[in-house]
Amino acid sequence: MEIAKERTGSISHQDLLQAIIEGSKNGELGTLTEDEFIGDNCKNMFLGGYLPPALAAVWGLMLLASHPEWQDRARSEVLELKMVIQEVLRLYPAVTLATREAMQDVKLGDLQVPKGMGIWIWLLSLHRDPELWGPDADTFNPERFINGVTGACKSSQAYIPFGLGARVCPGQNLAVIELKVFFAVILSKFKFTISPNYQHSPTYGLLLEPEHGVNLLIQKI
Ligand code: HEM
Repeated sequence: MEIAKERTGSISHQDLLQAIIEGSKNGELGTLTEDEFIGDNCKNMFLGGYLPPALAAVWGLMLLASHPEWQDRARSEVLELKMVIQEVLRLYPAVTLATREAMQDVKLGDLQVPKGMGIWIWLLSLHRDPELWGPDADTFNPERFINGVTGACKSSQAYIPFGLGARVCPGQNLAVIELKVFFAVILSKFKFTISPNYQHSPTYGLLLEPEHGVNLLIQKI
């Protein structure tokens, strides 16, 4: 908050904090004070920016450790890391839900949704639906993304690890860069397999986490 206060009235910064400060002056604050608005948005950015990328990294290690053939291909750069990350986030979307509220009565397909109703978009069921992804929907196959999302899935709207629309994740490009660097460094230095002690037990609330952690056996290359 101190940094935000120092900046008030300043026009010299063009960054996220400045956008939040300006939003506090121009936006609809509801019941919040300007300070609460700035504080809440900074906390949101901190938590959103820390846990989901960390979980994506952990699930990615689990999948590559369980599939040495894909691990070797990713290491030898035959396989693009972008595809690995897309497939990790398809099978284990770190954030399980996108939520919306109907601002007016609306018809979605056969469903009549009344104004005020909360809508939970469950990413896991979209990302693993065999009708959209084919019979191998539950299989780790990064190469399904070789022709992008439209080549992998019947509907590009069904692949939304970062949400969609006006509230889409603002950190998605940063997250993909972070994950590419993370996997490139790990793959260049280590080989890893899944430990016999690993218990597969994905558990979810808003986030999809490995209940007992992910145990790996790591060997220096
Ligand atoms: C693998 C990493 C990440 C995943 C899977 C992820 C996923 C998501 C999802 C699904 C949403 C909800 C979008 C919607 O409702 O349409 C979201 C929102 C958000 N994310 Fe991320 N995220 C990731 C990384 C990050 C990073 C690195 C940051 C910040 C540096 C960040 C900040 C946020 C914020 C602030 C929101 C709320 C946006 C709003 O309500 O307008 N996320 N994220």
